[in-house]
Formats: sequence, structure tokens, C-alpha cells
Amino acid sequence: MPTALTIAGTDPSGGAGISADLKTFSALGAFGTAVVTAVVAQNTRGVAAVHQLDGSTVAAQLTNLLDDVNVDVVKIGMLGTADVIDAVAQVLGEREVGPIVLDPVMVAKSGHRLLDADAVNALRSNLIPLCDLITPNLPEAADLLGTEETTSVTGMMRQVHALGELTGGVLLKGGHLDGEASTDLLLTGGRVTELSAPRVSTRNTHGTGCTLSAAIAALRPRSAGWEPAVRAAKDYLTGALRHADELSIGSGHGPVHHFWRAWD
Ligand SMILES: Nc1ncnc2c1ncn2[C@@H]1O[C@H](COP(=O)(O)OP(=O)(O)O)[C@@H](O)[C@H]1O
Ligand SMILES: Cc1ncc(COP(=O)(O)O)c(N)n1
Repeated sequence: MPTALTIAGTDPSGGAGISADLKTFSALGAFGTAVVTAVVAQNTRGVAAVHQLDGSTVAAQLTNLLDDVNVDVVKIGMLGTADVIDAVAQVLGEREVGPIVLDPVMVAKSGHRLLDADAVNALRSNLIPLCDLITPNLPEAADLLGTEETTSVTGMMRQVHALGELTGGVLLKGGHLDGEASTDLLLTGGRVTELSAPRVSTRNTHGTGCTLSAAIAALRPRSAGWEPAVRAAKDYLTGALRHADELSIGSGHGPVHHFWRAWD
């Protein structure tokens, strides 16, 4: 069984961040380990407060884990500050770890900022070059590129190539567009592949980005490359969205159903 590491923030309501990542790892047959970057008071209705850890506390968790445990794949989510970004980049740059998937979390679905505005530069320059795959949504892609948010798949095609200048692998997620299908673009090996899934009508979309990037990380060690891992991860997420309404967690945007395959 591969060992997967998540470096992310918390969500007591269990839909996003470290809880989503560990459940996804378990559902997809990876052994989950975790490093906490921020303690977030949030529920399905939104974020009430963020207690950010400092870079040295995050680096201490990470070095202590890596001194003992062989990590086959890393998923990075909410980091919060440039201090934490630089600490994570320094440790990962010095250590032997498997492929790194970065979900560049910036703003929660509820609108609360989860990354300091002045930390985007550190993300772009210090951490992204160490990552094998980044998975921005459309607002995150616009922030990373310093451009307007695109509103079409044609615009996404231009942006995925521009993001490919930052690192070799990019999954540009189109969940924020409208339409019958939810289309993402995967750039890997210099080639773009369009990945579409039927759009599921549900308000329970809390943590979709966390779940997708964790699923890619869990599946990558067992896959022949990024494309099969991303395809299988998107299928898993689409199932988790289809079954989300069977859960009844909170009164806002509830979580997706991480264990839908066991119930299907
Ligand atoms: N209603 C939906 N139905 C099916 N897939 C969706 C839906 N909403 C989002 N997705 C998919 O979930 C993943 C995360 O999407 P997105 O909402 O763009 O990112 P984030 O959660 O980071 O904001 C993408 O693969 C996207 O295509
Ligand atoms: C700790 C943490 N990480 C990521 C998200 C983003 O998830 P969403 O966009 O669904 O709010 C979140 N709300 N909390």
C-alpha cells in the first residue's frame, strides 16, 4: 500500500482540508499521513476563524515525519502564508519524497481568504517549481498568472499553456463554469487532454478540489502516468458528488461522499 502525505489545513465539519484528504486516501487504498498548516474554525456554512501555524512548526512536523516514514506521494493544500510556503519548499527541496501534487488553495467556497494575498508570489516562485502537478481552479489560475478569470474552455486552453511555464504538470479545473459538463484540462508531457464529466446538480460541493487532488495523489503510485491517475480520480470525485445528497451534514454546502464505493 502506498503511503501518501497531506500538508493542509483542518476542517472540523469533515468536508475539506486534511479530513477530506485522509478519507480520500483511505477510500482509494493509500495509507494517509498528515502535516497541519492551519487550524480553521469552519463548517458547511463558512469560515469563522483561522489560526495559522508558523513555518517552523510546519517544518518541524514535516522533518520529523520524513526522518522516520517513507512517503510515496505528497498532496499539498492550504498553506496560508509565505512563511509556511517557504518552510515547506525548503524541506521538500532537501528530501527524497515521491511526486508532489499541489492544490493552490487561495479562497474557500464561502469567500474567506485561506492564503495571504502577498503569498501568491512565494507560491509561484518557491514551491510550484518543485511540484509535479498543480490543480488550480479558475480564480486561482487567474491569480497565479496575474490575469482575468476566464469564462470559457477556449480561455482555459490558453491559460493551461501559460501555467505550464511554471511547472510541467497542470490540471486546470473548470468546475466554476456553467454547462452540462464539468470540464478540466490536463497538461502533461507538453500535451493537453480535455477531461469532462456530467455536471452533478447538488449544493454539497464543499471540498471538491481537496478531494480531487488527494485522489490523484492516492492513485498516482498505482498508475502508469498522470493521465490515468487523473481520469480515475475524476471518476471517483464524480461518484462522490453523485452520492453527496445521501449524506446530510450541516445546513450549508455539505461534503461529498468519500466512501460512496462501499455503499454503491
Ligand atoms: N457540480 C459538479 N459536477 C461534477 N463535477 C464537478 C462539479 N463541480 C465541480 N466539479 C469538478 O470538481 C473538481 C473541482 O472543481 P472546482 O470547483 O473547479 O475546484 P475547487 O473545488 O478547487 O474550487 C473538478 O474536477 C470539477 O470539474
Ligand atoms: C482547510 C481547508 N482547505 C481547503 C478548503 C477549500 O475548500 P472549499 O473551496 O470547498 O471551501 C477549505 N475550505 N478548508
